[in-house]
Amino acid sequence: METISDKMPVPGASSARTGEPIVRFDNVVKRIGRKTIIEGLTLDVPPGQVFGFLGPNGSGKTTTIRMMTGLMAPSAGDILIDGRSITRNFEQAISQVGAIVENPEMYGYLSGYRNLLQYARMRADVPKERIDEVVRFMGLERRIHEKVSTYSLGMRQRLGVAQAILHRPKLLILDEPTNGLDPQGIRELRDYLRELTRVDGTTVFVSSHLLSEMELMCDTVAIIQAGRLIDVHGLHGEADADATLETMFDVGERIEEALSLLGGGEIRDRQLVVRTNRQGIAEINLRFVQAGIPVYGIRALTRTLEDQFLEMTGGGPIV
Ligand SMILES: Nc1ncnc2c1ncn2[C@@H]1O[C@H](COP(=O)(O)OP(=O)(O)OP(=O)(O)O)[C@@H](O)[C@H]1O
Repeated sequence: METISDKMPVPGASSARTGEPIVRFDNVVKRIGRKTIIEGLTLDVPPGQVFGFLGPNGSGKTTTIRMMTGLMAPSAGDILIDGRSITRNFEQAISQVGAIVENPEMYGYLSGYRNLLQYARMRADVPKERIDEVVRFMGLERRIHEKVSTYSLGMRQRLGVAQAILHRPKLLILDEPTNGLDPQGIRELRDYLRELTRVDGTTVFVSSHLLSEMELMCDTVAIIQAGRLIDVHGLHGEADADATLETMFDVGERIEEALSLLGGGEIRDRQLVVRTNRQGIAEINLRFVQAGIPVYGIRALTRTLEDQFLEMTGGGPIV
């Protein structure tokens, strides 16, 4: 599948400057027993973005993230993080990763600050000043010396992110981070993650089964279903200029003539339907006009992210 990584404008970090993907999935397969859970995942994640990994429950998101964080080995293929192979060069690859995979492990009887301190001690290269910096960055100053057991879920989640970014990873991986959060908590998390990409050039890889959330949170969304990549979708317009769309041309009575002029397309509801991209729409229109065929209307049938997601979830409700 073609990815859109090289079309994305990217700020910040070193791989952002070189335009190299921060994560490259190279034909990744995961089998457990006789079951194939991930089937040949090939995907580039551009640096400096919030990148969404969207799929219904059971589609393989957590399994993929477990492989990205070394909790599971791929059965075949490889994952490169900042150019380093997770299978051949694990230590170097993982040094660029911060992650919250299941619920963030925190000690409820300690303050948020003691939790961060405890974690920082396990990593030789985190100075105390960095703790203060992430606490400020994640908006936790006011309550950081209170026990974590008194925190809301949203605050715990932010403390989890603070912990995961202590060592300044280039890639932050979050598995369904908004689960259980109220709308305000979701919004705050979204804002902090956005800020993280902007200020530090960090790439945020975030999984979810909620389309509406992904649309608000992400620059790009990869859609996965039953272990297969279905599509990669840029959410800020410019990446879609090359997308092929079904386009309807209303040429009135001269529809047969228009069809033979193009030598392609089909007639549906007395309209000429052609699969083409943006540029193609302009060119076809020009050909009709030059041939003296009046064009009464043009309508591109955009297949939205929601259409695709509805298709893959069998038309079921999306939240
Ligand atoms: N250890 C395992 N043994 C057997 N099957 C597994 C194992 N782990 C996951 N699976 C199966 O692999 C599929 C993908 O699971 P995974 O947890 O990665 O999906 P997911 O997209 O994260 O879904 P959810 O949001 O429900 O966690 C599911 O069908 C699951 O039952």
